[in-house]
Amino acid sequence: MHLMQLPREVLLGENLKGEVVNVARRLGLGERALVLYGPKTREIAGRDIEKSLGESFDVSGLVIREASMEEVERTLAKIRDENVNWLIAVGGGSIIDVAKLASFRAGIPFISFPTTASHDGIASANASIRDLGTKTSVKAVPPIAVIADVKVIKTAPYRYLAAGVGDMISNLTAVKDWQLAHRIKGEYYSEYAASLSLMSAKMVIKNADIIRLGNEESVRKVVKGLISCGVAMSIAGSSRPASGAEHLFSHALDAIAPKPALHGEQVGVGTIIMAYLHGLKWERIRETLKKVGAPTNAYELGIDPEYIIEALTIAHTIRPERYTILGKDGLTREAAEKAAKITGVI
Ligand SMILES: NC(=O)C1=CN([C@@H]2O[C@H](COP(=O)(O)OP(=O)(O)OC[C@H]3O[C@@H](n4cnc5c(N)ncnc54)[C@H](OP(=O)(O)O)[C@@H]3O)[C@@H](O)[C@H]2O)C=CC1
Ligand SMILES: O=C(CO)COP(=O)(O)O
Ligand SMILES: [Zn+2]
Repeated sequence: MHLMQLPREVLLGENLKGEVVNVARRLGLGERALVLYGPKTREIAGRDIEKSLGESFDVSGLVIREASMEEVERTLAKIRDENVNWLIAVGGGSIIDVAKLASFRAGIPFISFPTTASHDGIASANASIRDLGTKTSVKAVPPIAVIADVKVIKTAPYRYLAAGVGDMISNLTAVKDWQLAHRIKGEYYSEYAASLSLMSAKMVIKNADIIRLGNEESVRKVVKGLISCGVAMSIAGSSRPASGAEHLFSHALDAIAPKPALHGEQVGVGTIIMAYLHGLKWERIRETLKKVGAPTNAYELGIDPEYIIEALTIAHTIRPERYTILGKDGLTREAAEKAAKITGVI
């Protein structure tokens, strides 16, 4: 059996902090709510939401510092201690992922209230969580509702929007890797999920000039594309349509680089290299990233070229069960260096 779970409500608009109460009532969520936020997103929107919810619900808040299993456990303990009925995640990808997994483990619903358009985990059913040093992709639940407040998302520095473009353009190589795994390993492949995922990638290539403006229309376009990616992942039942070798490269960088860049920035650069390895038109990908002002090389990522090469050579070991263009043995150091040099990444 293939179970597809999707959000029941998606709100995209302005000034939606006060709408959380109405959504929760409409969906019949229980009396005890827990708001998860980061130190910054608490100030950006979390505190306001907590206050407005407080008028109708029994609410408490919890500051989450990273997407790790420890933070999931800490959230689960609070859910148990306070008999929490539902969660709301106010933040970037890390906060949403912690809510996603805690909600799944506790068997309670969660609302996704993104404060950035930097990643496609806003509406997806899988969580990327650091466990024992590396990022693992864990099956969880999608949010019961997504409330995307364009005004809040626009408070984030432009860099985050450009990162969202990187996370969407990565679908081009992710789908290629998925097709490869389907042909070589007989892995399940969903043409529908793949097409939906590619649609977001093509949308950013076509709309790079509009996105570059960083206005409300740009935010709306990017958010819609990111939500579609999440739906594609839910249809597939895994992150396959949106995560291939370029993501393994980014997860490797997160594990070894002293100061990693944003997820979407790293996967964008990874996409250039993996597109080259796939024999795709990698120049077009680089051009789109340049157009939207996203990093296209090690220098712009703020990461030493040595870590780029190392990440490329170890990427295939991150999730050996996820077959990609890197194959079972991965890239040799020479091949990694050559690919990174040809594509101008180092
Ligand atoms: N499950 C899935 O399908 C997916 C998961 N991911 C995961 O998402 C994570 C990346 O998410 P990303 O959003 O890039 O990074 P983070 O969630 O790690 O957030 C990065 C920083 O941005 C801050 N921030 C958030 N909103 C704003 C704002 N409006 N203005 C200013 N600063 C803000 C955060 O503040 P604060 O310190 O308050 O938190 C944090 O310090 C990775 O862990 C990645 O693996 C990515 C794609 C898909
Ligand atoms: O980031 C993702 C899709 O963009 C999903 O991440 P994983 O590589 O952790 O499955
Ligand atoms: Zn991603």
